Parts: sequence; C-alpha cells; structure tokens
Amino acid sequence: MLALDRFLLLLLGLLACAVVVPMYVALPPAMLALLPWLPLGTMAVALLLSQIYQQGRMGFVILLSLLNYGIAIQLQQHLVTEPPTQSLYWLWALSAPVLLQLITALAVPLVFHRRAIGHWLLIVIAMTVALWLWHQPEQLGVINPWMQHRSLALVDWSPAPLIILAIQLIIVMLSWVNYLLNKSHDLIAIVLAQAVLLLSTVWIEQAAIVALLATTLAVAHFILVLGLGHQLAFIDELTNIPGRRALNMALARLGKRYTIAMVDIDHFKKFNDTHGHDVGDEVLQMVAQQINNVGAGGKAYRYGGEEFSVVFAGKDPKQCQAALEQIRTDIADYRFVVRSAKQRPNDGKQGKTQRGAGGGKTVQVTISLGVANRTAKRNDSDSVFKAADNALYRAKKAGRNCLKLASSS
Ligand SMILES: Nc1nc2c(ncn2[C@@H]2O[C@H](COP(=O)(O)OP(=O)(O)OP(=O)(O)O)[C@@H](O)[C@H]2O)c(=O)[nH]1
Repeated sequence: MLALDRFLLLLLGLLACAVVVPMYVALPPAMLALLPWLPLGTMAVALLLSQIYQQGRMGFVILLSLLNYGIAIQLQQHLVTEPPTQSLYWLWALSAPVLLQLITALAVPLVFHRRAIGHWLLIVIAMTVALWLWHQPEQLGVINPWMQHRSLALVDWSPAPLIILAIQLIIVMLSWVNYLLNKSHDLIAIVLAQAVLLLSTVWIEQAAIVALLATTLAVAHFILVLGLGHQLAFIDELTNIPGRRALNMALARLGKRYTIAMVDIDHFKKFNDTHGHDVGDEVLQMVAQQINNVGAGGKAYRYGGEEFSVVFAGKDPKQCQAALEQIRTDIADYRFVVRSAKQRPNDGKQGKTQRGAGGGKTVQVTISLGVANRTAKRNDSDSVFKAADNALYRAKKAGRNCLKLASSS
C-alpha cells in the first residue's frame, strides 16, 4: 500500500474520531474556545505554501475548505433561531461539494493568478447568491416546505434532505475513485474536503465536532502541501522515482559500507531517433519502474538522462549482484510495445491493459550495469561512483546487457 493510501485511511479515521470524541468526552472550555480558530490559521499558512509551490488545484481546495468552514459556523449560529436558514443550509450542503468538484476540475497554475480569474468569478457568484438569499430568505419560499428539516431530525419527513446527503456521499465516493485512479496529493485533499463537508452537514449543530473536523482537515491540507513540496524537490517528474537531489542527500547519510550500481539504457539515442522522444520517455518510465523494484534493500534514483543509480547501504557487491541481475533480465524480457502517438493512451493504467494486446511493434530494451563498493582506497562516494562508471564502461564494451563489478581494491 502506498504511503499516500495509508495517509488517506489515517485521515479518514481521524475524521471519524473528530465526530465521535466530542460526543463522549467533555472537552475543556479553554480548548473549546481555541478550537474554532485553529483551522483558520493552519489553512491560511497551507494556502500560502500552495501559492509558493505553485499548486493551483491544492490552493483552491484549501481556499474552498476555508470558506466552507466559515459558512458552516455562520449557519450553525443561526440555524436554531432562524428557521429560513435551514433551507439555505441544505442549499449550501448541495452546492458546496458541486462547486468544489467543479473548481478543482479546471486546471490552474496558481490561486492568485490572472488565469484563475474564472475560478474566482465562480466563487464570487456563489457567495453573492448565498448572501442575497441570506438577507432575502423569503426568496427561498418555494423550496422551504421541502427543506425545513434541521440536520437529521426528520420529524416531518421529506426526502429532499436525504437526497442531498446521498448526493454528497456519491460525490465523496467519486472523488475517492478519482484518487485511486490518479493518485496524487491534491486528489487526497479533495476526498478529505468532501468527506468533511458531508460530516459537517450531518453534525452542523455540534460546534465542537464542526471545529474538530475543520482542524483535522486543515492539518491534513498542511501536511499534503508539504508533501507536494517534498515531491517537487526530490522526486523526478518523468519517472516518479527519487531524483539527483534525493541521491545526494542519501549519499550524505551512508556509513562506511555500501555499494553503488550505475545503470544505463543501451543504445537509447538510437531508440529516441527511431521511435521519437515520447516513446523514449515511456522507456525511461518502464525502466525506472523495474529498477525501483530492485531487491536486497537497494534504493533507486534517476541519476540524470538515461542513467540510474541504485544505492545499497550496508551491503557488499556480492550481496547485491543477484538482485541487480534480476532487474537486468526482467527489463530484457519485458515486452515493450511501441505505439504510434495516436494509439498511445494518456493514462498509464490504460496503457498497461493495452500493452501486449497487439497493434504496436514489440521491441527489446536492455540495460548495462557497473557496480562498485566503498573500499579503503575508494573511501568517498565520488570515487565509488567513478569506479562504478568505469565498470559500466566495461559492460558497454563487453557487448551491453550485462553487469560488471569494479575490482575490490
Ligand atoms: N526521451 C528522452 N531521452 C533522453 C532523456 N534524457 C536523455 N535522453 C537521451 O538519451 C540519449 C543518450 O544517448 P548516449 O549517451 O549517446 O547513449 P546511448 O545511445 O544510450 O548509447 P550507449 O549508452 O553507448 O548504449 C540522448 O539521445 C539523449 O537525448 C529524456 O528525459 N527523455
């Protein structure tokens, strides 16, 4: 299970706790006084970070979460005393998830950017309509008979609130499916924001629950934005494995015993020239995926271009050789299908199912490897890399698709 999947399950569990805990535990008054303010500060900082990291979609999820929390608090304060707000409350419960889904579906580089003007316009229109209805509750006269049910107190039963809750639940499930298909930090943020909207709708009258839900969501947004920042800094965008910066940091942590393998795709230039750069990119992704599955505790990195490195902390070359030979044969045995640009699907999963289904030419991709460890003479990572590079050169000279070890001296 991916770290992101575990994070999502953990957060959904925490949201459940945010609902259950205030029901059974009397929270201290000081905490109750502080609680409503916590999400505001945390989400404001997360929004700022999303702007710095240029994560427009993430920024809009945070902005809308912030707005929805503000609206929930307002509704909460007026719901009991002013029955017309009950209709407004159900309208919000219906429109907020739809607006969140719509705005985050439209890609935009930044929240505060001229290209995001359409997004802001949508939000301003929605807020203006909400404010107008707030001050002119008689406009809601037509829908009032169906909506006068506070929270889940369905005494005079009408299906409208239940239908709205069902729609909210469907939207949560759809956003979860979207995350499962396209795994990313901002899609998790959307699932959580939608789940919080649903839970806040049901427990709107419980101030502590709404504030705890928003606090949990704010912390999740904050961690997800930091995660995105980490990904930008350390993960190679094309191959989705750690890049050169992550490698340099890992090298600084190594002890006295380690082995490094340099991996290079054979005749890659020819491959690019024959099939095009896009197909070359697909080959890089396939090779990265295979190398990332290396055994014996190896950690794979994209070194640059068509070169990869595998670092084995605390291991001698002999302990890593079998695992490296395994990825070499796995890649050589892989049936890589070259599709024309028209045949190539955008989606990686779709590509997997189509692979081998005919229609494209199958080609063999091979790699060469050079392996070296730290010794008394090669006592820093630069010299180990140099020795691994020399061994790689010998592997290329020996006809490629093979592994060569550097001498142990
Ligand atoms: N598609 C694609 N090609 C890349 C990328 N980075 C580097 N390359 C290409 O990788 C090729 C490297 O070619 P060479 O260093 O000559 O090596 P080679 O053709 O693999 O030959 P040998 O290593 O001797 O087997 C060049 O054509 C680069 O343009 C990338 O991100 N995507």
